[in-house]
Parts: sequence; C-alpha cells; structure tokens
Amino acid sequence: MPPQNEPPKMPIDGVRNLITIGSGKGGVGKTTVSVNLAIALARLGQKVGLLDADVYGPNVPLMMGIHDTPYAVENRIQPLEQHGVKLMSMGFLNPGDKPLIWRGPMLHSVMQQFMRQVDWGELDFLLIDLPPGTGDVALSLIQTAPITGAIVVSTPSEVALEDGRKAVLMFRQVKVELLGLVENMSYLIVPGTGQKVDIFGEGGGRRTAEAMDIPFLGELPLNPQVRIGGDTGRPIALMGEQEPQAEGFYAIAKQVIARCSAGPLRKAPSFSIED
Ligand SMILES: Nc1ncnc2c1ncn2[C@@H]1O[C@H](COP(=O)(O)OP(=O)(O)OP(=O)(O)O)[C@@H](O)[C@H]1O
Repeated sequence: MPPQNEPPKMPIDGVRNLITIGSGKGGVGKTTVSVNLAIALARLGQKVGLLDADVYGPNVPLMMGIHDTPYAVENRIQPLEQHGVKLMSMGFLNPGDKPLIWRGPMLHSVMQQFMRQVDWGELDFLLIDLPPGTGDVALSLIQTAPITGAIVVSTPSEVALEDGRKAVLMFRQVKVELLGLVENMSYLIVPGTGQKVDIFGEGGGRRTAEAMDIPFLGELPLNPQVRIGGDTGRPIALMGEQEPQAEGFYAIAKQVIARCSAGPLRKAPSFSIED
C-alpha cells in the first residue's frame, strides 16, 4: 500500500497506456526512439500522443517537423498533430534557442499541465520522452501518473550502460514495470563495403537486459538516414514497416502493443519511494 502522505496517482483522462522513454545518459537516441516509436505505433493503427518532457532540450518539435503554437479552448490546451501523432512540448511554447531557466517546482507544475490540461482525447498510447538521467522531472512524473511501463534506451557502450542501469533501477525502485531496454547505435554498416563495425562495443545492451532480468527490445543500427530523418522533421519510421531501415522501430512498437494489451500492465502500479 502507498504511504498516507503519498499523492494519489490520477489516471489521465482517455489515455489507456502511459509509456515513459528514458535513458541514463544524454545523447543516446531517446528522442529518436520516441518519435519513431510514436509514428510506428500510429502506423500500426494505434491512437498515439507524444509528450516531450525534456523541458531544457526539447527536440521533439524539430524531429517531428512542426513549429506551431498550441492554443487553448476553455482552459484546455489543444495538442498539435503531426505524422498522425498528437504532440506537446515546451519547444512549442519557448521556441528558438532561448534557454529555459526553471527550478523543480515550476517544472513539476508544467509537467502536470502537459499531462492533464492538454486535450489529448482518446489515446491508446501516450509516450513521454523523459529528460536524460534520474532527476526531478522523471521522478515527479512517475510519482503522480499511473505509468503503464518504461522503456530505457542505451548505446552498447559501457559508459552509457552504466547510466542506463541506474535508470532501470530508478524505475524498479518506484515500482514502474520495465517494458525493456532498447539498444540504439548498435553498429554501423559501412556504406559501399557493407562491413559491420561495432563502434560502441557489441552485445552490451542484450547482456545488460539479461543481467537485470528485463526484456531486450532490440538493436537499432547507427544509420545516417535516421539522423537525417530527425534533423529534417521526417523520422525514418514514416517510410513504413516494409522499409528495412525502419523495421527495427516497428518491431519494438509491436512488442509494446503486445505487452500493453496483455492486461496486467494497464493497471497503475502502486508507488513507494521508501521501498
Ligand atoms: N540510430 C541512429 N543512427 C544515427 N543517428 C542517430 C541514431 N539515434 C540517434 N541519432 C542521432 O543522435 C543525436 C542524438 O539523438 P537524440 O537527440 O535522439 O538523443 P537523446 O538521447 O534524446 O538526447 P538528449 O535527451 O540528451 O537530448 C541526434 O542527432 C540523432 O539524430
């Protein structure tokens, strides 16, 4: 049972599955996985929203190729929509290169508004792209919302995995179900020669997932087209499931659908930070 002083985890109206995408380390491709997974889920027939919780470095608008300003109707913020995905990001409200200089309580309140005062409508999946690490924003979200499951993204390098393990342990400590680990930038196929190069080491993601007893959701190669897709606002998942360069994202999306429709994950886990 949650302790008496713990705030209740209020469900988000109309949202069936709330999935957080986190990483220990920055720059490992968490937002890249988030946008491509969102598009893949939408293309597989799911109703999808993506909340960019990386308030200090919100890259979702750029990667989804949309820079409008959301408006409010009767105190409810209307999410923007692009590539079949409903979107909300601090980048829509604070566009450009101006840094946001906010402390914890302000972040907490804006995240609550993004979850609960945005007119998400009916969604099968609301994905939350967390900021890297195990800090305030991640914890505040996890403490207040019934997270269905968490995905952790890491490269196979030991440095990234060390921090990835901390993210896994954070979710475990707050009793959020781990949907699994995604290994990004797993290897590079050299254009022209077809040679496979393990730039960040080989197999580290799978080994870590096995050691921590969480599902391994798959490897995503380092691929210049993935970077270009992000930089131009046309994520590679838009090319569809049949496109070999996008199929890894669809394979992850299918596992997420399978796990989340299975039943028990739909129930909000109880939370206790003291455990
Ligand atoms: N599989 C990949 N192949 C090629 N480039 C990639 C791949 N994954 C990510 N990138 C590129 O690496 C850079 C960092 O990715 P991204 O912004 O998704 O990381 P992140 O973990 O969300 O970073 P942070 O949260 O620290 O801002 C981006 O330029 C992105 O396009």
